[in-house]
Amino acid sequence: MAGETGTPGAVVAEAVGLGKVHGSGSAAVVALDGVSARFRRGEFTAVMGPSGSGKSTLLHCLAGLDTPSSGSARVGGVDLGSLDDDGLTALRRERIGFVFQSFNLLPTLTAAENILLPLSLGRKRPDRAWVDRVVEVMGLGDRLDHRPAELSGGQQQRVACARAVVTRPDIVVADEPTGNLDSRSGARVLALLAECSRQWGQAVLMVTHDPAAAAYADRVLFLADGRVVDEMPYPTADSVLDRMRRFDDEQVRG
Ligand SMILES: Nc1ncnc2c1ncn2[C@@H]1O[C@H](COP(=O)(O)OP(=O)(O)OP(=O)(O)O)[C@@H](O)[C@H]1O
Repeated sequence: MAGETGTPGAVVAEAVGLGKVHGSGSAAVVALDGVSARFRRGEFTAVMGPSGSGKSTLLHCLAGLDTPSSGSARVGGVDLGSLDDDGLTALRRERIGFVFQSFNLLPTLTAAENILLPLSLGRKRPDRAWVDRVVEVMGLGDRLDHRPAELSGGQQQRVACARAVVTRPDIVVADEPTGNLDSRSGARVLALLAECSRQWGQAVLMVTHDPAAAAYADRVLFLADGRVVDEMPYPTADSVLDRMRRFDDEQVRG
C-alpha cells in the first residue's frame, strides 16, 4: 500500500459521491450532496465556500472523524467505511495528520511530548533528523520544554502542525489552521503546510476563509450547498477574492 501511494502525483485520498445528512426528519440538514474529489501526493488543496457549505464536514469525512451518509471516503486506497473502530484508529494515526483551529494540545505535556505523541501512541521510534527538521521549520527549538499554557497561540498552533506531520502521514487535513493567529504566525503555519506538500510529498487539505491563505495552495476547491461548484488551479489572493465576489453576485442574482 505504501508503494501505491508513494509515487508523486498518486491519489492518496478520495471522496467518491460523498453525501452527509446531519440529523433526521424535519431537522435533517444536507451538509454534503455528492462530492467527488481526488487529493494527490505533493498537492496542497484549499477548500473554500460560504459558511455552512460543508467544508468541515468534507474534511471530517475524509479524515475518518465523521461517517458519510452515502458515497465513500478513501485514504491510501482504503474505504474508511470498511474499517472497524480499531482499523480506523490505526489508519488515522498512521496515515492522517490533523490541525484544528483550536490546537487540541494536551495541557500536561510539554511541546516536545505533544509533538511526539502520535509516535508514542503508535509505539514508533522517532526519526531524529525528521523531528529536528520539523521543529526547525516551525521555529520551536527554544520552546520544546514549555507546556501549552506557556506558549502563545501561534506557538501552540505550530506545535499542533509539527504533531500533525511527525508521522509523515499520507494526508494532512487542516481546518482553518490560521483562523486564530496573527499574520506572522499564520504565515509560518502556511509555509509549513506548503513545505509538507512540496518538499515532503504529502497531500495537504486545508479549509480557509482567507484568500491570502488559499494563495499558498496549488488549487482551490469551492463548495456551495454541499457541492463542488468550481476549482481554481494556481490561485493568487486576488484571483480567489475575485472568484468569491462573483459567487456573491451570482447568489444575489440567483
Ligand atoms: N453535528 C451537526 N448536526 C447538525 N447539523 C450539522 C452538524 N454539523 C454541521 N451541520 C450543518 O451542516 C452544514 C455544513 O456544516 P459545515 O460545518 O461542514 O460547514 P462549513 O462550510 O465548514 O461552515 P463554516 O465555514 O461556518 O465553518 C451546516 O448547515 C451545518 O449547520
